[in-house]
Amino acid sequence: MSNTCLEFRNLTLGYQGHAAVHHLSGGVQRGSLTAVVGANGSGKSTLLKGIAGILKPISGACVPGFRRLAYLAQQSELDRTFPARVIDLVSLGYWQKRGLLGRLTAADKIRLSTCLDAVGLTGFEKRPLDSLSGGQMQRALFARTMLQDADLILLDEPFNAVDARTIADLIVVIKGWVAEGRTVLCVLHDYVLVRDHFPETLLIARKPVAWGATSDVMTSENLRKARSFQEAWDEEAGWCEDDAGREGQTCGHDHHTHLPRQHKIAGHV
Ligand SMILES: Nc1ncnc2c1ncn2[C@@H]1O[C@H](COP(=O)(O)OP(=O)(O)OP(=O)(O)O)[C@@H](O)[C@H]1O
Repeated sequence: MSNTCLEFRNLTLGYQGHAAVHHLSGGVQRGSLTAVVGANGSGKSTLLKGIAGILKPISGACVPGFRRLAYLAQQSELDRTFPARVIDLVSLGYWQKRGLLGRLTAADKIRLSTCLDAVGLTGFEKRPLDSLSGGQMQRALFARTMLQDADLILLDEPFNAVDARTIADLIVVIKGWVAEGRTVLCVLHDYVLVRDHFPETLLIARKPVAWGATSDVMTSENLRKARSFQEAWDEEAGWCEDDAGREGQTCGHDHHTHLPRQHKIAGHV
């Protein structure tokens, strides 16, 4: 079995033909823990949606080397008014295994209780979702993710509006996943958390700026470069200077950018 869980081959993703992440190449190692960082609008969520298959590539490819994927979207994308209880939400983690109306086995119920316990939600089974705090909701979503038994887990800003204690508890859960050999990609804005807990980092500003060991990526020089790429972004531009400079022609999709020449990402496939 290859050691690569996911490979990007000159991947460009976007909306209505307009690139939001472009020219990403590289591999994500199986069992790695990677933070995806960048400014607002730099393409982090777009990348996760591309990996999850919600967005099809404009060009290039995202080659899966995983068996099962779990994707935890930003909380802002979730509808909590739906009349459901914690146990209903968490049980959805069995959906791929049991189907929507499939009965849970005794073993499934024990595993479900174990997962609720692991996120500190024992006793919350019958609570309606709209009565949960932001942190409790995120704990329930982590329990659902645990039940999905995915080998690739995508987390989009899982610590937004979550207090320090909940963050600490959920970091333990994430590290447990990695210790089990699962691969985790996590979008984050808190650079202290990234430096303290995430061995690998992908820094993007609509295109990759740096990718590798967190200590090598989160340098002031790379962060400055990411800021300047993001500030130089021109929504009105209709083509990609990188490609014109490199090959004397554009690459066939609208990048909506005027950016400095593309930074080479070393050390990745
Ligand atoms: N559904 C959509 N249709 C059109 N454009 C979109 C859509 N979703 C995102 N975009 C645009 O794509 C670009 C990247 O957005 P994305 O949400 O990936 O950024 P982000 O890095 O996750 O930002 P944030 O940190 O604010 O969550 C932005 O310019 C955004 O406006």
